[in-house]
Amino acid sequence: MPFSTIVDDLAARGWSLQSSFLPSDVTHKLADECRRRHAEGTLAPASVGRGEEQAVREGIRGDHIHWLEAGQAEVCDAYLALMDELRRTLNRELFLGLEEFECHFAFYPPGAFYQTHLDRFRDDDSRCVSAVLYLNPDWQPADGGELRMHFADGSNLDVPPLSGDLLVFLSGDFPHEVLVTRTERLSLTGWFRRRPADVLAL
Ligand SMILES: O=C(O)CCC(=O)C(=O)O
Ligand SMILES: [Fe+2]
Repeated sequence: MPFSTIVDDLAARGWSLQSSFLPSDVTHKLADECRRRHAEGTLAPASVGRGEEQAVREGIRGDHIHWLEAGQAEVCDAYLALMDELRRTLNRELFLGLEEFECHFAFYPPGAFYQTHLDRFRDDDSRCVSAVLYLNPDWQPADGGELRMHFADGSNLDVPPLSGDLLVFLSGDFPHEVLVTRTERLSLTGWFRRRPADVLAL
């Protein structure tokens, strides 16, 4: 596993893109699981904000999501175990004090997008590192749906949502957006948190 490149990139510039982080048999199984949940009607429109301000706003984001929990599917459990290994590596090498990883499948139907945002809520800085795994084996440039990262110097980077690629970045440092997708766009989006969610709910 190329964890050492992720560690080095995060330390040097705050983000890392790993192409072919996972082999295609694994990403196919994850994509199948996402499509299965979509077909079952398990995916729900994603909301923005948290607590009383939480609301579904299709003008801001148009994806449908479903959270991963242990025991739902073998391939999901394997991904959660891998991300836990990454969490422990980041703590050991960069002293980040990450306590948990949460992630959800995201399904963007054609026409969907997610406007520029930071992965940190105004009143909650527990999300520390974002990790997005893409699940689109046949993606073509005409399909759109790239993730656009905005850097402090005004430059941008467009990341294609190509199957098996993993993008990791410091959640509070990079405004980013999902450009309009013209085909179905699947991903697995997650966050390493400093404090567990249930502590915040108290
Ligand atoms: O799917 C992506 O490329 C990023 C999604 C995202 O920014 C989010 O869910 O917060
Ligand atoms: Fe985001």
